[in-house]
Amino acid sequence: MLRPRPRGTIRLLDRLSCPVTRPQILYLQFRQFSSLPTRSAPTSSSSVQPDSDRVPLRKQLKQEAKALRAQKRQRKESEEASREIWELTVGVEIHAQLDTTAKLFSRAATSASDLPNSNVALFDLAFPGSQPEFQAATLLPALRAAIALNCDIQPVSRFDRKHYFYQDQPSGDIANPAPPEPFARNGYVDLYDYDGIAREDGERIRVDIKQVQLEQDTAKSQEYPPSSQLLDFNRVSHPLIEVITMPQIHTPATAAACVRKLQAILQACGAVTTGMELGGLRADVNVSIRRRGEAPGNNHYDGITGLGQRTEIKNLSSFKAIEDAIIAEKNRQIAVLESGGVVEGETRGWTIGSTETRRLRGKEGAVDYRYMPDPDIPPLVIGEDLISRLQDTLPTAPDQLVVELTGPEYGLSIEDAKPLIELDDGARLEYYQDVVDALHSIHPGQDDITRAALARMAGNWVLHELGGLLTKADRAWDSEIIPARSLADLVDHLQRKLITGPTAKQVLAVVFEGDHRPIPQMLEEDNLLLRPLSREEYLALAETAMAQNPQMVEQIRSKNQLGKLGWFVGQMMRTGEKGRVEAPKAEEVLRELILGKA
Ligand SMILES: Nc1ncnc2c1ncn2[C@@H]1O[C@H](COP(=O)(O)OP(=O)(O)OP(=O)(O)O)[C@@H](O)[C@H]1O
Ligand SMILES: [Mg+2]
Ligand SMILES: [Mg+2]
Repeated sequence: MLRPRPRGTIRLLDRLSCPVTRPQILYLQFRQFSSLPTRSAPTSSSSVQPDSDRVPLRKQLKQEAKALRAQKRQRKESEEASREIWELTVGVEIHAQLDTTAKLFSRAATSASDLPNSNVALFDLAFPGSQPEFQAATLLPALRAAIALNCDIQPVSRFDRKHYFYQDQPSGDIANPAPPEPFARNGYVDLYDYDGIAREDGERIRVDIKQVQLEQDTAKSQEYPPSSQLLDFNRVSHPLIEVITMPQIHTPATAAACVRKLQAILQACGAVTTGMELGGLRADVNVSIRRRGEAPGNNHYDGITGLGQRTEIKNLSSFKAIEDAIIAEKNRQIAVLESGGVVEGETRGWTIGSTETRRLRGKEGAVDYRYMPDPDIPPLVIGEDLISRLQDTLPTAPDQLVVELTGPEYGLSIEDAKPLIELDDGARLEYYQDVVDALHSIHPGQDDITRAALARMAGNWVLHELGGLLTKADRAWDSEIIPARSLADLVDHLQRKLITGPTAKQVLAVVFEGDHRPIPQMLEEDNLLLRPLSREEYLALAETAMAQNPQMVEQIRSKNQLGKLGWFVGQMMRTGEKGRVEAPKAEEVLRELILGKA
């Protein structure tokens, strides 16, 4: 049984030992945009904003198929990469919005509101005298993420204040942690063939995760010509996690696969709200190159030495953008080095559809931020019992889902299993599980082979037949459109050959349009059930089959070779009206005609 992801927030707050002794923060309900002067300054790395690069849900299925097809191309790319003079190295950082209704440091809610500046506390605006008040509830999705990413959870960690003041982050930037005290570190993510990695030997690639840290999001800003900016502070202090991988990725396709996998894991464990398509997750990629077979580069990162100089491309919002930006940046660095130049450490940007990255600014060193332990937030103490409780209740991880869905119980192909897991934020998988459960409840005690056959058929109908109707109607996923029980009834009738495939499709379309009669009733009322063949029809079919191979009829008669009856049964099923010939009845009639007994 696949364990569903949790709905809502698990309430374990009493188990958190993070004393909150701060004075209560007052809410501010000012409903106007505040207008502040514009300054051309860096956008925060943690800013997660929707943009035009969003992919409509209905396109996801197509994209999944495309991604799997791209595997072949990627393998070729990997073979080529290993022959190249220049070796590429990539490390990624992702920022993801946590699935929680609490802000990180104030009591305002995070719920999306159309009304600008309606979820804002005094601290979110850094009002003099207001203080941060850590909301322990935000820790739960963050911990789920860290556990799902195989991290060690630190029993004690601290929040550090980064000195960075900008209008979209009035209280500066507080994060857990600045080194050396992250709440989670030393994790890893495994990438398999089916994740779309580029590796010739088909082995998995393990990318280590340096750490997971908690951060706060920034305000939404919007240009207000000619010289102003509008700010909506609802998003300030919305909790984010930053996941930092080690520089262990060596092809653009693997980098995209890594972010895709991180997103799948974070969504599956219920840590984040939405994926890249809806702006809930962004990636920064760090890119360097070094010449193969020559003295290693001078750069190092967390114990990995000999690296080339990295540049960082910020705020990528699609898997394609990740791949394209890395390719462009790699080519740029090669051109710089081959013309005798030096790659500079800098932050660069990427625009969808462009072929070049562009310089945004030089890289600020860590020292610039003047990190210091935040004096207003006590150390975070995470109890063992909380970690083990979260470990025990973590939903099934995507890799485990792949193993189960492609295993004997469900028998799905990897091409079907992958999109079922990833589509619609897990809702499609939950629905599929409901359909399978309903199928099993219709006929309890079925043998394993029938159960797997039903599960496989259900996969096809949930993904392709229902998916096709959604695409055609341009509708987003909704588990209510076709009740799971109705789809189960359809699949069951089809499997028992009580209706034909075309009839099943026709009925699905009718239910999709809103006819909610129970399926058995609809099939009866609309006269769609296959009428069982009469004895005369069976006899006629048997005689036709026997006339095709009189020698075999003779062999069965004279040598009692009953095994050969199967051939005639097959013939009858092929020539009989679609799906109406039942094998046991066909054999009964054949025995009667050939051997003179039933
Ligand atoms: N030489 C290199 N080549 C490629 N990637 C590198 C290299 N050195 C470090 N990286 C990657 O760069 C990233 C550094 O992230 P980290 O958050 O530690 O620092 P940062 O980018 O300076 O901080 P931030 O962007 O969050 O302000 C990691 O993913 C790491 O793997
Ligand atoms: Mg970082
Ligand atoms: Mg960075």
